[in-house]
Amino acid sequence: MALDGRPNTKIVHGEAGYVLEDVPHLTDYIPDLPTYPNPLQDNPAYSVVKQYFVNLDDTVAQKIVVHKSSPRGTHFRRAGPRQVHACIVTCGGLCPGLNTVIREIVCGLAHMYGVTKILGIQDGYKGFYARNTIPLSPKSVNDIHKRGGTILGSSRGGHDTSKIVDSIQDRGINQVYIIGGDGTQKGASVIFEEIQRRGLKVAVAGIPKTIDNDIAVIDKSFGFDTAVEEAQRAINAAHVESESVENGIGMVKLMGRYSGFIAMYATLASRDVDCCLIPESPFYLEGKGGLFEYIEKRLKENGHMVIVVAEGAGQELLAEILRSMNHQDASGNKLLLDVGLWLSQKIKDHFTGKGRISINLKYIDPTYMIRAIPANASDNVYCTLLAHSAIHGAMAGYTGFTVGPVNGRHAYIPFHRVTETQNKVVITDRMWARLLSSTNQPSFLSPEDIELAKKEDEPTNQLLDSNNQVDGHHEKSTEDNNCSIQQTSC
Ligand SMILES: Nc1ncnc2c1ncn2[C@@H]1O[C@H](COP(=O)(O)OP(=O)(O)O)[C@@H](O)[C@H]1O
Ligand SMILES: O=P(O)(O)OC[C@H]1O[C@](O)(COP(=O)(O)O)[C@@H](O)[C@@H]1O
Ligand SMILES: [Mg+2]
Repeated sequence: MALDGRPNTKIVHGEAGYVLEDVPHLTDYIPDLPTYPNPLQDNPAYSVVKQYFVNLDDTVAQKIVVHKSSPRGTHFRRAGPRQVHACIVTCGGLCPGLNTVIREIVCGLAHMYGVTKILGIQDGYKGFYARNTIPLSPKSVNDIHKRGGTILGSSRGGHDTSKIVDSIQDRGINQVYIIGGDGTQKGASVIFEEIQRRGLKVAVAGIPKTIDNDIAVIDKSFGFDTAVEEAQRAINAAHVESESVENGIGMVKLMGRYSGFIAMYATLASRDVDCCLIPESPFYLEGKGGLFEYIEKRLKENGHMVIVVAEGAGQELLAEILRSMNHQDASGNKLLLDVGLWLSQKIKDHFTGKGRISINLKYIDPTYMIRAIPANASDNVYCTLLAHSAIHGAMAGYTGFTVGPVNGRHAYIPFHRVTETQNKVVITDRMWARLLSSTNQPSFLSPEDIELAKKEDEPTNQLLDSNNQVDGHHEKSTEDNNCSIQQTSC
C-alpha cells in the first residue's frame, strides 16, 4: 500500500496528474482470498442492463470542472457490484431514511447475493457488546421505510473498539455496515483498523448519515431534502402567525450545529423568510447594519417578518453564558445553548423595553420534528442507491470505505476523507449570495470581513472549489448539471 503519510491510504498516480485515492481491499492483508462467481450475472432483473458490472478500473473524479492546464486531480473508485454473514448498526442522531437504508441493505443482500444471515445490532456501537441482536430478513424489514427513526435504535457514546471487534469475531460476522455521521465514520475507521490488525476477513462499509448535510466529499446526505421539506411547515406557521398580528415576528429555529445548510435551503425554498442566521455567518444585534435595525425596518415596511435561525448561529454572542456550562454530549459533540430562546428574549427586550415598537413575537422550535419522520420519495431512492453501493463494495472485498455520490456518481471513499473536515456553507459562494438577495437581509459583514472570508474560503482541497460545488456547497454549473444529485443513478 502506498502510504502518503497516512495509514491505509492507497494512492495510485497516473499520467497527466491523475490520482486515484483508493480504498483498502481485503486482499491487501489476506493475499490468498478465494473469489466466487457473482450471482448478479444470472439475476433476471439485471440481465437487460447493458453494462451492469463496472469496469475494474472505473473511477470517479472529485473535481468536475477542469481547465486546459489543470491537473486531472483526485479520483475515487467507482461503486458497483463485485458468502456472507452481515450486520448492520445505526449510530448518532436520527435522520429520515435510516430505515430505508437498513431495508435496502437487507433486501439487496438477500435478493442480489442470496445472503440470508443478517443481524441488526441494537442501539448503536454499544449494542455490539451490551445488547441483543435482531435477525433481519426481507420479510421483517418489508415496510420499515414508511416509518421514521431506526428500527435498530441508535446512541451516542459507547464506542469500545476491542469489545466491538471481539463481538464481530465471536459472532463470525464478515460484513459490517455502519450507518452514521462523522463521529460514526471515525468509529468505523478504528474498527476497520483493529480488524485489519487482527487479520480478520471482515469488510467494513460506512454509509454516511447527517441531517445537517455537513459530511465532506459527498454531494448531499440522505434525509436532508426531507428535513428541508418538513421545515417548510414550521416556517409557514411562523409566517401565518406573524402576518396575523400587528408587528408580528415569527422565529423558527432549525437544526445545524456547525453548518447552516438546513436553514439556508429552508429559507430559499420558503420565500417567506426575511432573515436567515447561520453559524458560518456571524451577526450582531445593535447599531448600524445590525439585526435590530433590520427588524425595525422590515416591521415598518411590511408589518411583520419571519426569522430562521440555525441552532449553531450566534454562539459566539452567547459565549459568556456558554463558558459556565459543561458543553459536550456522550460522543464529544459541542452542546449548544438555545439561540432561539435567547434571541427571542433579546428582541423582546430591545423593542418593548424601550417602548419603541410593540412587537408580537412567536418562537417555533420544530427541531426534532424535521428529522423524526420517514424519508420522502427522492431520499428513499437515494437511500436505496447508497445501500446497493455499500453492498457491492463489501461483496467485492473492499473494506474501510464510506460510500456516497461524488459529482453524481457513487464512489468508494476512504474513511479519513469524510472525517477530516466538515462541509460548511461558504458565505462567499453564490448560494449564500442568492439567499441574501432573496431575503434582502444585511450581510452583517464589513468589507474587511468579506476579504477575510474570501481568504478563509480559498480552496484547501477540491471540495471547497466553488467551480466544483453542487447546490451552494458543491455547486455545479448548469452545463454540468445533467447528472444532478436527484439523478444519482447516472
Ligand atoms: N473519534 C471517534 N472515535 C471512535 N468513535 C467515535 C468517535 N467520535 C464518535 N464516535 C462514536 O460514534 C457514534 C456516533 O457519534 P456521534 O458524534 O454521536 O454521531 P454522528 O455519527 O451522527 O456524528 C458514537 O457511538 C460515538 O461514540
Ligand atoms: O439531541 P441530539 O439527538 O443529540 O441531536 C441533535 C443534534 O444532532 C444534529 O442533528 C446533528 O446530527 P447529525 O449531523 O449527525 O445528523 C444537530 O443538528 C443537532 O444539534
Ligand atoms: Mg457528528
